[in-house]
Amino acid sequence: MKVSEGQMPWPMGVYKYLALDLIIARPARSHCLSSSSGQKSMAQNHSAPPMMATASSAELLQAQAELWCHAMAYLKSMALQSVIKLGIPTAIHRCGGAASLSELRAHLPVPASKLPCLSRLMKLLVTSGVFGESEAGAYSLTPVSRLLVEDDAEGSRTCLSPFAILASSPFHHRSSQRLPEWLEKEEGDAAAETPFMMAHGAGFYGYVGRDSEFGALFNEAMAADSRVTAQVVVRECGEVFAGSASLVDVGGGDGTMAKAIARAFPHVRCTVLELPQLAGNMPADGMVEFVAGDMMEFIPPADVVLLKFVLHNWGGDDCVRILNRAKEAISTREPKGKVVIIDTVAGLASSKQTFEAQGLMDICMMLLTTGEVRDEEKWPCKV
Ligand SMILES: C[S@@+](CC[C@H](N)C(=O)[O-])C[C@H]1O[C@@H](n2cnc3c(N)ncnc32)[C@H](O)[C@@H]1O
Ligand SMILES: O=c1cc(-c2ccc(O)cc2)oc2c(O)c(O)ccc12
Repeated sequence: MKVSEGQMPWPMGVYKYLALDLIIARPARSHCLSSSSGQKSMAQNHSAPPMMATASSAELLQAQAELWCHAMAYLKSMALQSVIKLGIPTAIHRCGGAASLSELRAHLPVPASKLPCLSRLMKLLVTSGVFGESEAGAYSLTPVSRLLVEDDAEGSRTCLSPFAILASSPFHHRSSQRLPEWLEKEEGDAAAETPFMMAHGAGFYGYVGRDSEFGALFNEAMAADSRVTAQVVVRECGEVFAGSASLVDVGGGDGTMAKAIARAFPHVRCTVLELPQLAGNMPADGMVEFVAGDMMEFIPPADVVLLKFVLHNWGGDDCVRILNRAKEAISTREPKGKVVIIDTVAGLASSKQTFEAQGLMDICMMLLTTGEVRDEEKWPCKV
């Protein structure tokens, strides 16, 4: 195996295999690693840590490539944010489901000079499975990017773009930048309860109420998720609401889920319990009633108490408190009263991606709130 020294300005792995030559280039103090070079290879370097001592060159290069992927993973998220903001998934949809960049151009606010750069972003997102690409260079939607299409059919929308924009927003990035410093702090420092609080000087829902730009972003993201989840709930969970006359959606946001339930099951009278900052600004539409209050203190009585994406915001003691209020709310409705929880159960994953998604959501909760994504063991079911 012939090995060239210092030819490439990039770290190992970029030009991993070039014809039959393995070219290993280092930016500084280039080492020529070759069985014939006579130099000491890393595998022979006895001062190196054990992993380095045993890893073959191919394993090192593979590990290096993987490290690049992890360290630069946020760029995938930013590429995703860019194409959503440019409206590319919707443009592909409007072009009939597949289109080249030049065909898409008429629909995009991108000057011709930037098309080559956009094509590089698209290439990354094709590699990541967000878009498909034909041999002729036409981009198509995949199941992932279909979730990013803004279509206009009210009620059947499955657009999760606001959720992706929220997760990649500067509000979240600034919080994640505080994570290492936050981990060094002892518990009990009220000003540093969460990385979000360290970055923004307020708790998550305090900030949602204080910053109207962030509040709108957050509420729209939650509503987008609820539109998708509501379709599944309406399709799959009809029997849950069959014998019920009333429901209270606790922390029900802008009422998207409650309205979907009221529409699909008109015999259920739906109420949304929300913080005054949100409930106080919701126009009465006759579909659902908004009640301003604190779920830690009181939940209005109903046959069904719904908690969607609420308990993962809270630590165990707070969850037990909320669940006790929920139990009181259904106590006069026995035996038909029920508490319905829609949330993530870690570990119940049908794929590696689902498992990883659960882990990412758990870290998201650590950044923003005192909550977590719980496994079956941890769910605070006994109240
Ligand atoms: C993660 S969001 C979930 C929203 C909605 N359930 C959904 O899944 O789209 C949590 C909601 O709980 C509300 N909330 C937070 N603290 C609350 C409290 N003490 N009492 C009532 N609602 C609260 C927030 O305003 C927010 O809308
Ligand atoms: O602020 C958030 C963000 C998310 C979120 C957005 C996008 C993703 O791909 C994953 C997670 O979820 C949240 C959430 O569930 C919550 O209860 C509060 C805040 C957020």
